[in-house]
Amino acid sequence: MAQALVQEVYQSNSLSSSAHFSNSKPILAVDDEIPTIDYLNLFHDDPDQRSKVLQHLSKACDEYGFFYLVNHGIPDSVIEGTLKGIADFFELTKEEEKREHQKRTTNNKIMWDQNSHSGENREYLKVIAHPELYCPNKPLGFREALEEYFKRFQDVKIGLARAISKILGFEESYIEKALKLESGFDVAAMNLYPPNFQSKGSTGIPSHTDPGFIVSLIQDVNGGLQVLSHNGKWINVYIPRNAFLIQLGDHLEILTNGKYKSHLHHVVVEKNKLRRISLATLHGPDLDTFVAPATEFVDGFHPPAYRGMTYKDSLEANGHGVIEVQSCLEQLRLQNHN
Ligand SMILES: O=C(O)CCC(=O)C(=O)O
Ligand SMILES: [Fe+2]
Repeated sequence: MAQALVQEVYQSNSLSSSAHFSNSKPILAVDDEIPTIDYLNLFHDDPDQRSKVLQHLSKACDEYGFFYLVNHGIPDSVIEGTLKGIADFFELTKEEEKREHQKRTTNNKIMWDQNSHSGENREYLKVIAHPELYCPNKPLGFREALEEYFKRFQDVKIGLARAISKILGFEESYIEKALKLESGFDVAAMNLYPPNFQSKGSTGIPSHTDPGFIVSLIQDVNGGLQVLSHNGKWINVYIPRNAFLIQLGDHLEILTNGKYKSHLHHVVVEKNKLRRISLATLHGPDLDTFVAPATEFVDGFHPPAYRGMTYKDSLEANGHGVIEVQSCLEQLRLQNHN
């Protein structure tokens, strides 16, 4: 019901159960429900209310690894202003100015590209968002919009780290300290997907997981993002208006020794009637922090399932610069683990 309403609100890209091709295999995606977490209620004064929402969060993290976050306190105007700033960047920036950010160097702070993997249909701008924001100077107002958005989201990031620490049974600063989130390395990926009549295939972005603690995602219209759930089904994502999709990242999976999982997701564009813009921010540990399965998650029955590495080394493990925030979870997984 809620999903039907959301679809109506967006009046846009049709996404009901659909077969499509990814990695040349047909995949059926379904409209199963995704848990919704009320952020402010995670900190409710009434302990009963609080514990109800914390339990809900616990189930969402244990089973799904992703959830919608509503009532997060970031005004609609900030989210809408950010998406407008991103749309303006893609529309107003001259091709040659974009291309200045296309060159790969070892320490890019800003990167722009188009269809950089085979079969991909997207234009993107990636910027380092934290501890310091890097951003193209134009168009007017773009930097200010991003600055406001990332400043506001820092509180939500820390709030989620505290709530997740609690549901894991630790003191609330546990994750903040383990991943040194105050100086965490966050990269914002701004994506523009063409409508189907302009795309050269069905895939917007191929299946992948993302490094880091969590990923926060906003979008202008629904269309094409699908996540692989714990029960093996691809689920169509319909984010309620001005809410976030939160996905658990690879480094939370590593820290919890696989208790929490980073889930595969991809974007299909074949049915999109409209172009779509998304902003996926990968909130990572401090670059120099060594992340390995924490001792609390390791015992005789649960041997370490991943090799430890600093966040920086893990981002560079595929031979790319840190700004590309590529997952290397499969390289870190210990083969003898069952
Ligand atoms: O655009 C989307 O919905 C997903 C983007 C994404 O997964 C990414 O940038 O890592
Ligand atoms: Fe992603």
